[in-house]
Amino acid sequence: MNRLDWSSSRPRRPLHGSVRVPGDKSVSHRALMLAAIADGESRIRGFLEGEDTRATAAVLAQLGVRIETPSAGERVVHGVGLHGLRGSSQSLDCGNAGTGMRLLTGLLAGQAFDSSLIGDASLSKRPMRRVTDPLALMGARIDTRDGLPPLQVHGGQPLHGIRYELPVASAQVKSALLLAGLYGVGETEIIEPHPTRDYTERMLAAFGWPIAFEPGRAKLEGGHALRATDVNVPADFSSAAFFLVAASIVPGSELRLPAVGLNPRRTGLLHALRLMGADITIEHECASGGEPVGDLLVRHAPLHGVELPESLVPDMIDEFPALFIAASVAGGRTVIRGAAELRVKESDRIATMATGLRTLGAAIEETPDGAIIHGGQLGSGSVESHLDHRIAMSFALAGLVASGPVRIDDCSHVATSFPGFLELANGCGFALQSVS
Ligand SMILES: O=C(O)C1=C[C@@H](OP(=O)(O)O)[C@@H](O)[C@H](O)C1
Ligand SMILES: C=C(OP(=O)(O)O)C(=O)O
Repeated sequence: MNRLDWSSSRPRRPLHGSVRVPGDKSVSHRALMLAAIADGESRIRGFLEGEDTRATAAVLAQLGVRIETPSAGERVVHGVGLHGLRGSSQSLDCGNAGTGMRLLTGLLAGQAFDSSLIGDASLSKRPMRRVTDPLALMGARIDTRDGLPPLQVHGGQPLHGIRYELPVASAQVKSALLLAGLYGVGETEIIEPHPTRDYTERMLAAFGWPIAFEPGRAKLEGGHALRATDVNVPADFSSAAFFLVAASIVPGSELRLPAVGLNPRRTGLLHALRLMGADITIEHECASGGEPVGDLLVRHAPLHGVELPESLVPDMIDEFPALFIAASVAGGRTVIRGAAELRVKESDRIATMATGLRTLGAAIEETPDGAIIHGGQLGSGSVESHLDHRIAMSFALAGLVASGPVRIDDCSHVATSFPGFLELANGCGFALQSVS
């Protein structure tokens, strides 16, 4: 990837218009994986053309799955059936994607062949024992580099179901275990400390696999088959989140975000922003492909600090970098607790946001599991993205209200989850430029 810095400045006018954000990353990864091991042909519409999801498609192609691209945002997957994947002598490169690597590890643990999973510099620092330990309890054999990628998955291990209480709320770990459970003898039951996004459960049911689930709990048995099915991917709430914050903080703004996925396990930021005084309404809410979807209408409103309820944390886990920006320009103090997971994302998101915001003159105290942010005026400065897409896009928001331009180093990783962010942002009024 070529290095690409951004400079974000105050817009000349309020933000206005309709912003159609790309497809959901979590749903796109899962749709590819389930379609790959289903019997028959599945069509995925609204597929996220991001680096992360394309990496997953490339891995599945390497494992013998034919995937066609009839048009951008569309994939036709020729499923090979539950036992039809073929091993690859080459490493499987998951790029920057924690979701890709962790879910594929669960899927590959049940195969007859060995696999080696690798990732980029950021993914190579992310903890993998959270999946390899419980997978070992199911009978899998996986070697790590001291708990980090690369992962060597030894195939041909008979798996059996387990009852497992997750120590951390993680949809990735839950999903990895459910995917391994498809290949296990007997029942796999997962219990979560707090409910997390349930796309794997909903999609397994849509592909015809018997599964019982409710918030915080999922149970299935091995030995069934997946039937190909078409998947409509909703727009990604996590991508819409940047525009929810942007319009909230720029005076006079009004943005519409059509057909955004509103799975309740994803919309924590909506509640957090409303608690802070934001003006966000949902229109045309309906169900699409088994998921709630609606238009979000957001208008500028003065924000004030809050003590963020810890119960919202898992439902907005990827939205904290954007929330940090909202809090740093809100009136008063915002307290975030119970969000230690932020330290093991694409970067340590508590540290990278705190460091960047301090560079811009904000008063922010880091705590082990969150931060205390004192709202005020942001200034000009140069901040580091740490090759983390969400950090880069969040500091683009800071530039909207800072007293001078905010320069953000190396934003090429934005394409992992949000290709076209710069163009869409400028289309509704941002003043965001590529600089080198
Ligand atoms: O399952 C998923 O698709 C995801 C789960 C979350 O990670 P954790 O499971 O680590 O919380 C989230 O941060 C990630 O962006 C996507
Ligand atoms: C944490 C994220 O993704 P992943 O874990 O898939 O890398 C994210 O998109 O913010």
